[in-house]
Amino acid sequence: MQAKIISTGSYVPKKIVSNKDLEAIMDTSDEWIKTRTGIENRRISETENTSVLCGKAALDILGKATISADKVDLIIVATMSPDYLSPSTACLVQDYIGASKSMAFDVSAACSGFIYALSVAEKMLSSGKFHYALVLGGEVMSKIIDWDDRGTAVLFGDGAGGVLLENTPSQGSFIAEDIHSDGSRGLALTTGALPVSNPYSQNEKNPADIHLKMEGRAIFDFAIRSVPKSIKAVVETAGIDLSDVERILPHQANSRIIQAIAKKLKIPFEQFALNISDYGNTSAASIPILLDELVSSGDLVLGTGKKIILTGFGGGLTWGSILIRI
Ligand SMILES: O=C(O)C1CCN(c2ccc(-c3cc(CO)ccc3Cl)cn2)CC1
Repeated sequence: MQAKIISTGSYVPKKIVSNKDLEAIMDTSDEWIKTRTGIENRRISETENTSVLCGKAALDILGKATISADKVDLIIVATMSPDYLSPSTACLVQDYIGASKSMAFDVSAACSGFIYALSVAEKMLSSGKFHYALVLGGEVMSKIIDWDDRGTAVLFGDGAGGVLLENTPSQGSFIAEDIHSDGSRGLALTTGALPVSNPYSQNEKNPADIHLKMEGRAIFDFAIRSVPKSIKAVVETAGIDLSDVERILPHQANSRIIQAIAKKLKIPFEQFALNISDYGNTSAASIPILLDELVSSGDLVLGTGKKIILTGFGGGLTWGSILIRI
């Protein structure tokens, strides 16, 4: 029995905020944002929290697969912007879609979250104990960014996407993976700081702080150093060449990073899929939104067996690639 991707889906909030809109509320420019990041617009949630974005993406996925929610027995949500610390966003999604027979939990791996969640789901399905798994990446980054910090506020957007995996006797989707973390550099990108605080603690000086903080240059350089190695690792494990890979779907953090990765790998930039201009950096949601966009447009067709690489990188630090046949 092997896990196979049988459906994709996504959902983004309807409000579009352009770079020009941001010029009106902070000291930035369309020119700077576009040239330094590739971002032109982002979606911003006005009322829908992460569980609702994920729930609507899940309904999109299930609708396309014509599978009812009560058939789903595993829900994993990758997010760094949950509705609550508890209950998990996955449990809220279970309630939202009525997946009464499912177990549900969240994965916290920042912008590599969808990669981590896919890897975990595949292992759980191959145990034979689960048949249908919803694997979602969803974020409302707009609630955790510091809107007074133009260095980060212009980078992020909100959205959700995911896939439905089925445990099948036929050939599965998963060919190879290369997944890492380095906790020693974890403080280079933080959000939701919850320091010790109680009548007996000595922590008055550092209160809880929801805001995302990032050592941008350090993360940027880490990505350019680590991602090419991870992509190379999965093709080597599979015994194929990069030229055998139809498309590479990287986390949509920054278009200049993707250009640098293509250059390091000596492959055409066009082999990489890119939609950061429309959504900004949606963290764990970026890869599944991109995958669904490519499938929905017919650019990628499920069931063709074509090889693609999904690759995430970000807070943790975490990074990882999965080579799949779709
Ligand atoms: O001055 C410039 O050009 C700035 C330099 C800093 N930039 C950055 C830096 C880091 C990220 C980033 C963020 C995450 C978190 O999801 C994950 C992975 C990455 Cl590589 C995105 N942009 C923007 C342009």
